[in-house]
Amino acid sequence: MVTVRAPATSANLGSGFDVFGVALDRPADVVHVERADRTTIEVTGVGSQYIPTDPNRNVVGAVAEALDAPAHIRIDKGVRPSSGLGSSAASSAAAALALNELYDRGLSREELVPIAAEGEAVVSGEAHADNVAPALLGGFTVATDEGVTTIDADIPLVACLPEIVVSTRDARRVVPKQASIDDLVHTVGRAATLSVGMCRRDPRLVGAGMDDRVVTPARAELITGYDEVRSAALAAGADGVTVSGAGPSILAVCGSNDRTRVAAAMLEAFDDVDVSAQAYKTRVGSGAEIFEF
Ligand SMILES: Nc1ncnc2c1ncn2[C@@H]1O[C@H](COP(=O)(O)OP(=O)(O)OP(=O)(O)O)[C@@H](O)[C@H]1O
Ligand SMILES: N[C@@H](CCO)C(=O)O
Repeated sequence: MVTVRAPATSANLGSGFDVFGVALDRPADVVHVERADRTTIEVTGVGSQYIPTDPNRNVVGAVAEALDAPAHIRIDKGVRPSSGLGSSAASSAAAALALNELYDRGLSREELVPIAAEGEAVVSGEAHADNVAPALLGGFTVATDEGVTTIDADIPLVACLPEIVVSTRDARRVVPKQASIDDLVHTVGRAATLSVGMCRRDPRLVGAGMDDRVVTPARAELITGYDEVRSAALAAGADGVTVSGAGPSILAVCGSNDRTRVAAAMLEAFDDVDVSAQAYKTRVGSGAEIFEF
């Protein structure tokens, strides 16, 4: 048996739609795999009642097929599904690394990124890699059709997860099909600022670089209380706030000592609009770990 822990991730970071991602140091999924003649799946943990065990509908089934590695796969969910925290990607990345080890396929983590992305295609219709790349490689990742670039960033974060469900498939439908040249210039400037901030480990630059006029405003409409929570986090000292992945989680970047205050302000603002929520005080973390053979 091989066991792998793969972390939650936050994709987009505002200005980097379908490109940027970060690994979070918590929460995480744990996946156990054992060789079998055909793939079977068992799911326990957070939100497991909403996750199919049919290999054609669970992301890990697609990963096992892509690696030609049938197995009994047991997933212990720590990342709630449809959270905007890369729940499906955590399972996909963990399964890819575990099955690669179990069957001794010898693929590098970089080579496993497109394989894990096959799992994402099962849930959202597209094999985007912006969650699976950081889940496998850790740090801040830039995923393009040329491959993935990684920066070992260390930035404090708060991820606030409300009890609202937003599926990635639905959230992709509201993304505008076109943007103006002014918005393009704005986005390039912010994305470049964010990347420099990650390299310098500077939360203020990262926060300034999160601002996005194109995708985030459309996605924010799907999250009850988004404007109130964002304003509360900024007032409590956050350097930047945006939708995490496809939502409904909201991600704030701040100084290490501000995380408790920012988390409390975000929870209170959700509470004011009658939405229950939980907050993870986290930071940019490592990629998936194999911790048992
Ligand atoms: N192993 C799995 N883990 C989580 N969700 C899964 C898994 N397999 C299939 N799914 C399905 O995928 C959907 C959740 O994926 P979705 O991409 O919407 O959420 P997410 O991964 O939390 O979001 P995001 O990619 O925005 O961070 C749910 O419908 C769930 O049933
Ligand atoms: N980039 C993806 C991440 C969610 O899987 C999106 O925002 O739709």
